[in-house]
Amino acid sequence: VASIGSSFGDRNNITAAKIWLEEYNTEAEKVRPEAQEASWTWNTNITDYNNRLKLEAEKKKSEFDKRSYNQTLNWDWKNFTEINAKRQFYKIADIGESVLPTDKFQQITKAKSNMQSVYSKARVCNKPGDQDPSKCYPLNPTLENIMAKSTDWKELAWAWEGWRNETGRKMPDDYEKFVELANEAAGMNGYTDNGDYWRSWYETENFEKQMEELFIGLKDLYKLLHAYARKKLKERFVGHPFPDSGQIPAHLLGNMWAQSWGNLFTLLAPYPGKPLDVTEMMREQNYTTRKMFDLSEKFFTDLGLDPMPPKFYNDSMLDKPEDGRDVVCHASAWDFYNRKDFRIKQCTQVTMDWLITTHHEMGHVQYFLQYKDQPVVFRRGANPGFHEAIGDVLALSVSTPKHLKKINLLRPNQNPDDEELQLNFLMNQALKKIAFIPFGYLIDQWRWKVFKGETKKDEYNEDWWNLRCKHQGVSPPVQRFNTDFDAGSKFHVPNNTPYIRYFVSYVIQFQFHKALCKEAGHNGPLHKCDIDQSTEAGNKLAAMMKLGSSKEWPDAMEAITGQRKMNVSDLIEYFAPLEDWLKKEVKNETLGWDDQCGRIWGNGMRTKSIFIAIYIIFH
Ligand SMILES: C[C@H](N[C@H](C(=O)O)[C@@H]1CCCN1C(=O)[C@@H](N)CC(=O)O)C(=O)N1CCC[C@H]1C(=O)O
Ligand SMILES: [Zn+2]
Repeated sequence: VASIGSSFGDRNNITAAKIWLEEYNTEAEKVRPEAQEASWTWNTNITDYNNRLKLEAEKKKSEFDKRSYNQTLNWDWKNFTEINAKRQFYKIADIGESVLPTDKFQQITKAKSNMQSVYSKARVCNKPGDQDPSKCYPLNPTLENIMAKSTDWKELAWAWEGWRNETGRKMPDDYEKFVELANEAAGMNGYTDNGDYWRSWYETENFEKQMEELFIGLKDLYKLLHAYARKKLKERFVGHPFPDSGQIPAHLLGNMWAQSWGNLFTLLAPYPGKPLDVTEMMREQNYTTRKMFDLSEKFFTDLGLDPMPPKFYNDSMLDKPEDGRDVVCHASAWDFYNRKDFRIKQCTQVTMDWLITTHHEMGHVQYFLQYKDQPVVFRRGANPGFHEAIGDVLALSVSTPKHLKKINLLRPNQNPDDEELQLNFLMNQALKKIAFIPFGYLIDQWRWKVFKGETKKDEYNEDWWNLRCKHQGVSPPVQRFNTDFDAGSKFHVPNNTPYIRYFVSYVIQFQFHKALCKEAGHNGPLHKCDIDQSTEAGNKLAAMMKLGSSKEWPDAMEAITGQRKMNVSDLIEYFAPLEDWLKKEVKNETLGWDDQCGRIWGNGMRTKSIFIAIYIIFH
């Protein structure tokens, strides 16, 4: 293959270059599946042996990437006039961490594996009230269920603090190593730091500024929801300390990271007498994991999109194994880059939350299927946010009372057009979509500063809580120290998955929803739209997904919405009826919070040693 370049000698011979691109794709469709398969084996059975195989396969892929990069130097591709070929070369040459010399590549892969292993194996013991203090509990399903259902402050604080002790606190050294090597790789690839590299995938001038403007556009809506939740939580936890600075203690919001407040629906529904208890309905109908997937797949195929390949169900891991092996339970979708193997790995529980997650992961697989005939380097989202939005767009339709009625997940005595039920539905959506906005925004605000070197290791936790207190308006329920590393308690940090993509997704999915609803001929309020069975909408979505990352994302945005920018106006339109209701509900409340969390609860970022020293002196 290398000879093609030299034999033609002419660095601008586009014909020869295209032959080389074909060769690259053929080889990439062998090397990548091997690396994915080894990663899958480890993710579905975490052992040292499988870890060694994974490292070996990743090393082999990095060597292929390095070789390919060197071969791109045979061509003057930056001056090619054929845009498609030029874009392929640009992406082939962008080899990320593979650029590191082998020993450093091994180090960064090892550091990541260590953190992923700690996160996925973590268990929390000493549960209050347990006879046997040595009994230990995993995040999925136990701690997740406690965070979702418990109203016992102490039990919630135990799960919240215990999870952080067993995950983040064990990662700072590996994380620091990862940051150092990721930045070194980014530098070798011509970026200022790893955050600069991650942001380059959006191909957008002043991307950080654009994100900040979108966030500012949504702040007022979030403050209304936050003030309402705080008011109701103070009633539920009367007598317990809420900081004077206005934040909500982070363990009270129904989720381990306070990123989705849907589990507070029974507390926060405007009309509690009209529940949306889909989970109960699923259980009464003996829903299985497979039935959840069949439901989701049918929504896709009724839009005229692709069914799952036959192998999909055989090869996927859709339930938590019961043979005691350690697995990475966190849900994910896998493209094996051979046009044949596509899988989902998740530890499904029969709940509405998990029905939504199932649609989310199935959205990824649908995207994989739609762009599978693109060159390998174009088998990505138009930008990472697009990939995150597909499943969620469909879930916006599935979640409507109208659709729930259609699939018999609405109580028979409930009328989907009842305005009070509709307001409950909007609240349910707000607790997932509006509540998420600051969280989706702040994770990479924190990481970009770490990659820039503005946040040193001994400031990791202080800066994390500065952002959580300032942007999300949540505070730690127990004292935090610089020996804690709470960012590491969130999957995507040890797993090194960028996060701004979810913030982007939560904005653009409402733009897509608006456009597809119009295509489907919907009239009336946006939140009542269900695009189910609209092949016109399906065709638009498919046409966009088929592009993969072969075009810059504004072209893909235009293919669906007819315009080329991200904006929050459709999200705000969707929630307008609820916004009016919230304004009335919180008119006597102080909206917002101080930038800093109150001293009482948790911004006393002292190293533990000072406290211990004081304790010794006075005792
Ligand atoms: C549950 C979901 N799991 C991720 C996802 O599906 O995005 C997994 C883990 C990280 C990447 N990933 C993938 O599957 C990728 N291979 C997809 C791709 O191909 O790009 C997740 O983490 N979510 C969903 C809502 C917000 C966020 C959260 O739960 O915080
Ligand atoms: Zn996703």
